[in-house]
Amino acid sequence: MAEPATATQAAAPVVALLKDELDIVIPTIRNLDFLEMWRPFFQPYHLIIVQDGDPSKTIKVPEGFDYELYNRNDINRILGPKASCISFKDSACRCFGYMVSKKKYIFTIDDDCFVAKDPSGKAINALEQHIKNLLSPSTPFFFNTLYDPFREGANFVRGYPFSLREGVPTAASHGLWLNIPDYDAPTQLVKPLERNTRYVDVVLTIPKGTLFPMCGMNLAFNRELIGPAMYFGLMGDGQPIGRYDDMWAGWCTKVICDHLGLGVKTGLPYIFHSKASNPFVNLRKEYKGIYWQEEIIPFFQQAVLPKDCTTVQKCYIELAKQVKEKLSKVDPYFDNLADAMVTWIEAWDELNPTGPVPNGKAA
Ligand SMILES: O=c1ccn([C@@H]2O[C@H](COP(=O)(O)OP(=O)(O)O[C@H]3O[C@@H](CO)[C@H](O)[C@H]3O)[C@@H](O)[C@H]2O)c(=O)[nH]1
Ligand SMILES: [Mn+2]
Repeated sequence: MAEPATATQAAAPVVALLKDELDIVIPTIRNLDFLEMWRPFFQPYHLIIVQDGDPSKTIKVPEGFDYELYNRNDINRILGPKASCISFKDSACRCFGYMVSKKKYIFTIDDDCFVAKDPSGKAINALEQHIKNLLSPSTPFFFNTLYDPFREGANFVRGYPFSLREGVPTAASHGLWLNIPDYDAPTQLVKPLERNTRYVDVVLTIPKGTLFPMCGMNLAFNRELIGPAMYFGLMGDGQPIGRYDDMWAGWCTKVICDHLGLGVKTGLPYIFHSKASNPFVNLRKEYKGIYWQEEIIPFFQQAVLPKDCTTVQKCYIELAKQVKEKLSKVDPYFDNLADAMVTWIEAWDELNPTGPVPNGKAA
C-alpha cells in the first residue's frame, strides 16, 4: 500500500527552480494544513489561493508562506459581470488563479494531495519534476519508444528522424496520483477499495491528434504558451454538470497545442491523493458528462482551427464559435458554455493586456 512521505522526509532543502517565474494555484474550501508537508518544496514560491464557497469563512494558511487569497467577493469585485464565467462551489474556480497570476508558469494542486514517495522511499518533489517536464521539449510528431528522450539516461532511438529531434516547446505537464486514482463515479462505485500503488517511472509526450483526460489535481503549464486555453468551464452551482472542468480544459488545450505545434506531457510526477470524494455525489455531478462526452470527444477530434488562428486567444474564440454551432444541439448548456468561453478570454485579456494599454504605456 502506497504511503505519503512524512514532513521530515521531505525536509531536505531544495533548489527552487523558477522561484520568481512560477505561481502555485490551490482551489480550496478548507484550511491548508497540507502545505506543512510541502513546505520544503513550496515555501520559496508564491501561492495563489482561490477560496471557494462561503467567502465569510476564514481559510487558515500555515505561517511562512507567501500568498494571495481570493474569495468569491474578490472574484466578483475584480471581474464584475465577467465573474459569471468563473464556477462557484466547484474546483473549477481554480482557473481564476491562472488569470490573475503574472507569472510565466503555473502549478495547480488540490489540498488533499500529499507528498508521495518513490519506490526507493524518497519524498517526491512534484514541482521540481513538473518544471523539468516544462523546460524540456516535447515530441508530439513521432513517438520515441524509449519515452522522453530528454530525460537523463535516455535518447532518441534509431530511426527517429533527425529533423524532428529538436522537439517543440512543452505547454503542459500532467502528473499522476498514487493511492486514490482519479476514477469516474461508476468506476469508483464498482471498485471502492482500489488503490493505485503502481509507480511507473515514465514521462511521455501525448502524440499530436490524440486527446487525453486531463486531471486538474497535479498539473503544471506554461501560462505564456497556453494559459488562455486553461479555462475550467461552467461547473458546480447552477450548472447541470461537474467534474468535467479539467477534462474540458484538457480537450481545448490539446486541440490548440496540436494546432500551434506545442507539446503536452504526462506521467511523472506522482502525488499521493489522500482521499476519495463521495462517489454518489460525483455520480450526480458527472452523469450527464458521461453520455455527453460521446458527442464531445468526436467534436474535439474533428475540430479544425483555421491557419489565421495564430494565438491561443484566437484559437479559443474559434473553438467557442464551433462549440456554439455544433454542441448546442446536444444541450443548451453548451450555448452558455460557448458564451462563457468568450467571456473568459475577454476577462483574461483585460487582466493581462499584451499590447499597449489605452494610456499608451507598454503593458
Ligand atoms: O466545491 C468545491 C469542492 C472542492 N474544492 C477544492 O477542489 C479540490 C478538489 O476537491 P476534492 O479533492 O474534494 O475532489 P476530487 O474529486 O478529488 O477532485 C478531482 O476531481 C476533479 C473534480 O473536478 C478535479 O479535477 C480534481 O481536483 C480541493 O482542493 C478542494 O478543496 C473546491 O474548490 N470547491
Ligand atoms: Mn481529491
